[in-house]
Amino acid sequence: MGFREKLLVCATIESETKEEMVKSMEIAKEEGADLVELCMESIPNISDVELVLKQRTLPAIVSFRQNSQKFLCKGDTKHKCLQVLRLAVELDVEFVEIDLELASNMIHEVMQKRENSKIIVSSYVKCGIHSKEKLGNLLICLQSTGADIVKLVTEVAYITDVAPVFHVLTHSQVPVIVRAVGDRGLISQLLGPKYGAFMVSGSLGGKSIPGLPPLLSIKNIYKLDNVDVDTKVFGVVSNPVGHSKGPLLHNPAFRYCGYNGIYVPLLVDNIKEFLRVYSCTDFAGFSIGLPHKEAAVACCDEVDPLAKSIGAVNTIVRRPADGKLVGYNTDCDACITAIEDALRERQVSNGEVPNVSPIAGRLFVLVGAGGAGRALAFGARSKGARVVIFNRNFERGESLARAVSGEALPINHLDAFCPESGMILANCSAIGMEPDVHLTPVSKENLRSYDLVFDAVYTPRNTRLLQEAVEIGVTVVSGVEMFIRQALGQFKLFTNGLAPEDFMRKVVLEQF
Ligand SMILES: O=C1C[C@@](O)(C(=O)O)C[C@@H](O)[C@@H]1O
Repeated sequence: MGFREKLLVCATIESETKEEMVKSMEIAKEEGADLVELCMESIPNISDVELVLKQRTLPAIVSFRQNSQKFLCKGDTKHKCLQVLRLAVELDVEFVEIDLELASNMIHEVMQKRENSKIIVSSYVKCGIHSKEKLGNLLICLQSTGADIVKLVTEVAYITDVAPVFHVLTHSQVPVIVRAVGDRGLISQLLGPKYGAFMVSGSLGGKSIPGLPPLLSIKNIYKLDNVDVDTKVFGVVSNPVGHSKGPLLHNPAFRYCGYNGIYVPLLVDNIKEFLRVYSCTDFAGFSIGLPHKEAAVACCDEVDPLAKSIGAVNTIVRRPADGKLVGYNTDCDACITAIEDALRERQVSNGEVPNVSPIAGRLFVLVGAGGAGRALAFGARSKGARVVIFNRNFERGESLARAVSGEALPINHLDAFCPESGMILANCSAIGMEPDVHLTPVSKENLRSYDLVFDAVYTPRNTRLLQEAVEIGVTVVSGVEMFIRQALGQFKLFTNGLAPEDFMRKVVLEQF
């Protein structure tokens, strides 16, 4: 059911002192919140609660949660909860939230006494398997209290546990607020508006609360007010996923093209299970990140021949005609063309005539044999390079080397490896990625035997490896260039051909 005219964006405020809470309200206002949820369980005394409520500058939900870690004694909790809720009603606060388990006996009293306050009756569901029937029954129980609004807060162990929450959201007869707690629950807020949520919650500025998107990204990146029932869902399936810049790039690109889509981070533990649960046509396409690129191959109904030979899929599209999942690999083309373009540019500036592929015949030194490494190995081989692979797990490196008629060598031989000049170095391992930015796979001096250095790591943008290569005059290709190109390839597949390249490049330069 739809209860929304304009989506309400609520800033959840969990502060320990009244001063902090008042300050947070100011920040919430600056960041564009429509209202604030003031979680009062951590404010020590009732006079402070009163002060905060009187000083509020935005409409507020007053809540008091029993599951907070901070409680010592259940008796005290209940007493204080009742005091806070009574006070909120007396002060005519816009929304007063009553926890069904903690204060069910208060609901009647509060309903009687309230003047303008809207009453939210909420329930907190601990981790476990929540079927849609179980959550549905709980919703009916919450509705039967006569609440103006009901609220379900569920702990989730896996992203697939959020699916029944969407079901409840779609089928509720009264306005419902949902929140799946924890990192894996983030999509309950980001996709809530698609399923009819009239309100979503976010966290403030620097304060991250697991499962809540920052307010600023709700407003500026996802623009959730534009999300509706027809919005197609895309996302990056990865673990970890927080580092991905995909949402920063794909969401503005959808808007630029007038395409009704949203692109969200999907923290997935088991890709097969994820695709089984989110199998409706509205989940239209995915970028596949670490560590799922190889497992993704077996999850697709069809796999493009290049991705099949690489053994890694980084893009899945649900074919609109028949709903089948089709897998592709846009990493390979992205990095090989980026390397070729950089080498050609270098040759042109050296006055040389560009040949078919400037990679042909060269020794291509690859670090890492994961999904991205495999893409590069096959790509380089197909362009006529000789591939040498260094991987921490030697057997894995060896098996990739066999597949591309190359050679695998122990990782501790990498630094001093220098059989010839004019080589290409490609780092496809996580060496140098945040937070280990001080690491590099090959020392500065030994980079001199390379004509080009490529680093798939894009956080940070300028890795130590790239910095040192530039310092000694070696041509570099950054992970950002590969990121743009693979994302462009994905965007074309997601949208059946749209490719706003200049715009996407501009976004990357501005935002990264
Ligand atoms: O390697 C990457 C990066 C990525 O995982 C991301 O973090 O956005 C998305 C993948 O599709 C791509 O192949």
